[in-house]
Amino acid sequence: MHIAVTGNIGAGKTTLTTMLSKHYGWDAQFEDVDHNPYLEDFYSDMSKWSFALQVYFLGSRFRQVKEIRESGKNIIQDRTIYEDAHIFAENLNDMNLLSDRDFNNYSSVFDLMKSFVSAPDLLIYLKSDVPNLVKKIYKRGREYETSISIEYLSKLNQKYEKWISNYTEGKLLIIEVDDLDFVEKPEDFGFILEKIEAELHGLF
Ligand SMILES: Nc1ncnc2c1ncn2[C@@H]1O[C@H](COP(=O)(O)OP(=O)(O)O)[C@@H](O)[C@H]1O
Ligand SMILES: Nc1ncnc2c1ncn2[C@H]1C[C@H](O)[C@@H](COP(=O)(O)O)O1
Repeated sequence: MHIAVTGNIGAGKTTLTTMLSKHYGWDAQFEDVDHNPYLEDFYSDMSKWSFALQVYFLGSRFRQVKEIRESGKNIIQDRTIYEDAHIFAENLNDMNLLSDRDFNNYSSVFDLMKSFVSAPDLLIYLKSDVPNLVKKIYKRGREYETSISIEYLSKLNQKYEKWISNYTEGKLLIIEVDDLDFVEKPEDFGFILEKIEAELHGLF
């Protein structure tokens, strides 16, 4: 079984993925952030590094999808390959930080890869508004993310809303996380577990 957690930067994906993996004993796959060779440079000059970063994330995410397919295990994944293309790359192109030529080149590789990718059995979307995303990014304290603008986060949120409202590839669970503190409040984590179990009924 393949579960994926989706949502904007700071929504709580890594935190929830870790908690669910521990709770259910699922293997977890995390994003390549700490050893990512481009991320820090990207935030200091988005236009210069956007193409290299997108190619890197695409390759890294495709490797994960291949592993999920071949492992036969229950795996929970922190962010999907769809977000790289439909949220981040598209948004960078909209903001003229990724040229049309590079975006078209990227998209043709993504379209090819997509034919080898199966949608997760369950996609959990963590919906959060921009002020709460900012608070959580600040709380996490990655130095290079201090340059992330409100405009960038708002545009990503708009892309997420559009993508999620058209998502038909598999089961989808939307969780509004702004009034939940699943880190400190066991009852909030319990609320999320109930929702997941209702969706997974029959798949467990
Ligand atoms: N529901 C929540 N309540 C309180 N703090 C949270 C919640 N979700 C995430 N956090 C905190 O916000 C920060 C960012 O969360 P993280 O899981 O890294 O987000 P993401 O992986 O979506 O970027 C972390 O410091 C985390 O502890
Ligand atoms: N495809 C991507 N393009 C640009 N930036 C990306 C992409 N995927 C992830 N990121 C960034 C956003 C954050 O700074 C880090 C980690 O993501 P997070 O949502 O905090 O888990 O990578």
